Amino acid sequence: MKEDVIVVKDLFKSFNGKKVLEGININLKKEENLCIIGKSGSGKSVLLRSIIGLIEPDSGSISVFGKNLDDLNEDEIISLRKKVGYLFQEGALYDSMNVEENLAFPLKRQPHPKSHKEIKATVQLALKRVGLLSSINKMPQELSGGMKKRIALARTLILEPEVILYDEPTTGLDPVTSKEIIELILEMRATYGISAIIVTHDMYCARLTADRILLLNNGKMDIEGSFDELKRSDKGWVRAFFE
Ligand SMILES: Nc1ncnc2c1ncn2[C@@H]1O[C@H](COP(=O)(O)OP(=O)(O)OP(=O)(O)O)[C@@H](O)[C@H]1O
Repeated sequence: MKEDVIVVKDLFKSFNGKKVLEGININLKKEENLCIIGKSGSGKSVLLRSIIGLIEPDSGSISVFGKNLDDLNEDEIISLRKKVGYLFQEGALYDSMNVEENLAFPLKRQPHPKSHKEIKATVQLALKRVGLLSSINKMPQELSGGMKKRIALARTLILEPEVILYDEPTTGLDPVTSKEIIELILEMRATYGISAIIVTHDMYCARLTADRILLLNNGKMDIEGSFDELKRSDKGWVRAFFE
């Protein structure tokens, strides 16, 4: 049995009395691709943001690589974040920086930054990994949606994460570009052994990437299975996600 990379236990979170997460449990194993699906507004982003310590839950616990987030100080959270990459839904590139500067930014912010030359080489390698070295001098406005996602993925990879949390990686992309992103997600595991939580509405993405799917519904995740198992569920509302 592979080791646990992320363990979430009985997580609760409300905003102004509105309950969003009501007792969430997750075990992400090493090299596992876990998909979370759920309706809009069901709390998927809140869950991902809680896992990287951007949102403080009301109760429950989150451990990453065996360390409980509650026990960590600010510096420890920062070094843990290096191991846990987050691919934001909107890509979140800095508009005023070109691609190279966007990718160099997280490297320069590290406590012991690499030399200018090393940073340049690392940026080039990350861009090669996502097939976009030729875009190194482009500004974000010059990139298509799919290219932005790939550049954002390169920026996530640059810190050599062991886990990547993908928030809607294929939303808003055409089928061909979606397929490219899906292939990159699969390659991240095959080549670098990266584990992943993939939040998605895209059942094509879930079918191709997920080892296991968790369904977030009414703040809980009681439904779990492979794509085929959930597609054949005896519960009509579960099957509805797959139709
Ligand atoms: N910082 C916040 N303050 C107040 N309410 C919030 C905050 N963040 C999220 N919420 C609320 O929590 C609920 C869940 O939001 P979340 O963004 O996690 O949904 P989601 O499942 O990711 O949706 P989508 O699929 O549309 O991205 C929403 O009702 C949202 O308004």
